[in-house]
Amino acid sequence: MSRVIDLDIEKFNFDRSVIGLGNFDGFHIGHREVIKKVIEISKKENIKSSVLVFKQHTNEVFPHFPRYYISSLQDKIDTLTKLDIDYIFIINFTIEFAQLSNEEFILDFIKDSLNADILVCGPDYTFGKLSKGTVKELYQYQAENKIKVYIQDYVKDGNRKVSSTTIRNLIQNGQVNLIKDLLGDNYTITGEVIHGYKIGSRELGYPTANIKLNFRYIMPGEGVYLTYVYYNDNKYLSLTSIGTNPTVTDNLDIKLEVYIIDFNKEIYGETLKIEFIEKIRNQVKFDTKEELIKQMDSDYQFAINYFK
Ligand SMILES: Cc1cc2nc3c(=O)[nH]c(=O)nc-3n(C[C@H](O)[C@H](O)[C@H](O)COP(=O)(O)O)c2cc1C
Ligand SMILES: Nc1ncnc2c1ncn2[C@@H]1O[C@H](COP(=O)(O)OP(=O)(O)O)[C@@H](O)[C@H]1O
Repeated sequence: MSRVIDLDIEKFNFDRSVIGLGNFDGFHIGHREVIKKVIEISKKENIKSSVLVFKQHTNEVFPHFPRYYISSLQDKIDTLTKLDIDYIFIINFTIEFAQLSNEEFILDFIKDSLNADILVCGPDYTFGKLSKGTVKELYQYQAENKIKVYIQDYVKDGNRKVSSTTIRNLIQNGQVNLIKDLLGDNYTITGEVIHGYKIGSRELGYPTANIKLNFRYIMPGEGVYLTYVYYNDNKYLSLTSIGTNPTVTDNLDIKLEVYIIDFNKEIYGETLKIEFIEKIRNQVKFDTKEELIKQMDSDYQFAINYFK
């Protein structure tokens, strides 16, 4: 059973563990290999398995950080819990934390405070002040018998390494159907149902739950998507529209709305998970609402025939 330990609140004498290190945005199949190795070593050495997860992506302390991400802290915790990691350490990645020297981070914090002296990470892992610490320094500490380190090689897709950046680009391009092979799962986001303009139920015959994301998720590119919605432990087929809804409004804000198939319930304020399966088409500015309705009817037909 996994235990989430918030290091900003609790500290105690942890059992010895082998620890996975990285930002793990998305927990793609490369990251999963790191975690598999952590579990393998923990079993072999008969010690705990652990992963350190910063509450914020480490890029957030730098001015050029990418502002949008594939997975939230909660998503990462959920994945690690499913993988049955013993200790899920979480901590704020503060400016002070980013100032720690290489030795302070690896030897004082990871090894001494967390009691983790076997480290698993990818070849491009960096740490310490200005992210200057690299695998080379880790091997140096190993040569000095201070830690043990296992560098998990990249997982390749063709001749390119699987990376969070590739996945981010696919999401932004709407190519969500290509993501599962790299991510291990379809791209899934979470948000709360808020009020929209009520045009959906009153004028189009398609009520749509307007979603306010609960995290800075990367927004899939504009378009209409086949999706699943998870609500109250149930899974529903659904259609998700992302865009400005140019047929019905001049407001240029990007909206994310979901029409849930075979569903009829007021769910304002509820939390939904939306899993992206495939983009069906681009959003279109129709001349009339009737044309939009006709198109939505055929989107609906497409959705219900998809798995037949
Ligand atoms: C399956 C689906 C397809 C949609 N396609 C378009 C589209 O091509 N063009 C457009 O302007 N709006 C499109 N919309 C968005 C509707 O305009 C939007 O759901 C409607 O304005 C309801 O907004 P409301 O929830 O604020 O009432 C689509 C919505 C759904 C659910
Ligand atoms: N099948 C459904 N799909 C999505 N929302 C539904 C559905 N059935 C009922 N609802 C409810 O209706 C609301 C959407 O109706 P709509 O007229 O589009 O209002 P709004 O503009 O506030 O989103 C949703 O927030 C939800 O509470």
